[in-house]
Amino acid sequence: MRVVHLGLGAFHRAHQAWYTQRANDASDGEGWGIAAFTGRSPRAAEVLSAQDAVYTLVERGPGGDLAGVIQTVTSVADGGDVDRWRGAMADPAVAVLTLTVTEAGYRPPSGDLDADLERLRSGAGAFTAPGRIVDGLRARRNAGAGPLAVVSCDNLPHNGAVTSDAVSGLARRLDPALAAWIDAEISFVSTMVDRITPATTDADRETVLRLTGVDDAAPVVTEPFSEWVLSGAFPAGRPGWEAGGAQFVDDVEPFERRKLWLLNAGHSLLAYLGLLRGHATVAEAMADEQCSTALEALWQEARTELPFDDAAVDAALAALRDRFTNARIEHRLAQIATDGSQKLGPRILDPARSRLHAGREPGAAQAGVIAAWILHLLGDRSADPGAEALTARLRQHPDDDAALAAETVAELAPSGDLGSLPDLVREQLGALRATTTFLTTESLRGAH
Ligand SMILES: NC(=O)c1ccc[n+]([C@@H]2O[C@H](COP(=O)([O-])OP(=O)(O)OC[C@H]3O[C@@H](n4cnc5c(N)ncnc54)[C@H](O)[C@@H]3O)[C@@H](O)[C@H]2O)c1
Ligand SMILES: O=P(O)(O)OC[C@@H](O)[C@@H](O)[C@H](O)[C@H](O)CO
Repeated sequence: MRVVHLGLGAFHRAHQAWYTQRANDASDGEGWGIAAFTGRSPRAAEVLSAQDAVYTLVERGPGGDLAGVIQTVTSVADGGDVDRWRGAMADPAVAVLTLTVTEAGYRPPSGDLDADLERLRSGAGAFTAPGRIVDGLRARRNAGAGPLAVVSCDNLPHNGAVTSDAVSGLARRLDPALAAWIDAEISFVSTMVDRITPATTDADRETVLRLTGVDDAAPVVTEPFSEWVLSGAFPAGRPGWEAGGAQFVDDVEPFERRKLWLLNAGHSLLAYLGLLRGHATVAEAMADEQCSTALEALWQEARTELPFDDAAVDAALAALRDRFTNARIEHRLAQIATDGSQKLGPRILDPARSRLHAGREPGAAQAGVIAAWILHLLGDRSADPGAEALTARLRQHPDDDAALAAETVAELAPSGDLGSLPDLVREQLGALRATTTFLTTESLRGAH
């Protein structure tokens, strides 16, 4: 049996491919293979195909490295290779499609979706992730290949429903009969995924050569910790991912919230504040008292909103302190800082909203993350196509904190449902400028 994957990045290879290997190791059947496709650039497929898609996975703990070989990815290809993509999706032996296409991948610009609709109508291949999935599902329906589970593994709340909405919405515009078939045959599974996996560096390749003697052009380095919680149906079967510790639950939402509001929110705080304070990695930022104090405050603001008892939250936070201070994992703040416009809603605004619903105001540390993001956007290292228009507007009045705060919060939450957040963000901008010496308007562009 087979899995198809879209978005052949580091995380897929450290997480879903690793769970699939554990499942195969634990079963005496023929095992599962993954036909993996790149989301945008074909580069990862080119490098991996030169080594038959086999690669080294290094589990990097605070005390040492453990290298293993992952062999569950059985083929790699460019997602733009229309015939291979359709062929894989129309294969009746395929039971699962997994996705890691980043948060932004689920909400392509409307112009890109319109262009995909035209391409799909003419029979050409699509470019966006929803477009490619619709194209693949159409090929599957036409081949009579039967039902399939689509499993989003991106850091989005309700990622199953978000995927279903994006795919079904586009399919309805293309062909209502296809949309009806998707409703009847395709299951959209929601997941919480967790394993800190930085982009691979040249130093990682050298480490693998030293550890194993193998000159692997595409190893992946990850932390020992891993978690996967899934909810939904697998109408055509699935690998026994429980062998790697995956949990299958009725409701994944509490787990999503715990992870997004503690780990990912913490990462975003460390990224924006840490970069402004001249740090490059998560562990470096953790060693800076201003960052770690703000992080602890952020966690206190979020923990009251989580449906877990104190002991469970304490255990999750203790693990996070260890994971974030593992200096052997060089997780670049610049990587985490990308696409803040897509990430801050689920990570910071949702827990702030939850506080408001419970009769509390948003927290100062939550506001501090937005303030640090604003200063990040005013600098010159932001990589966030979704924030380009906002950034251009903010740069027209870089010293007017009230306007910066109001415009940014309005952009992130157009419904204006965030109570005193704009005022808190303005206060936090003032505090950041006062406490972080090089945060002058002139220095922002060159400081980080
Ligand atoms: N790296 C981690 O620690 C980690 C942990 C948990 C979850 N995730 C999830 O996995 C995602 C990918 O992380 P990664 O480390 O593999 O990143 P990566 O940069 O190594 O790979 C990203 C993949 O997504 C594709 N992609 C990027 N933008 C796209 C778009 N707009 N449309 C379609 N495809 C697109 C790329 O082509 C590539 O295949 C994250 O955005 C996150 O949602 C990552
Ligand atoms: O991968 P992103 O871009 O959604 O977010 C960056 C990090 O916060 C994230 O990758 C975490 O490392 C990950 O979610 C840990 O499981």
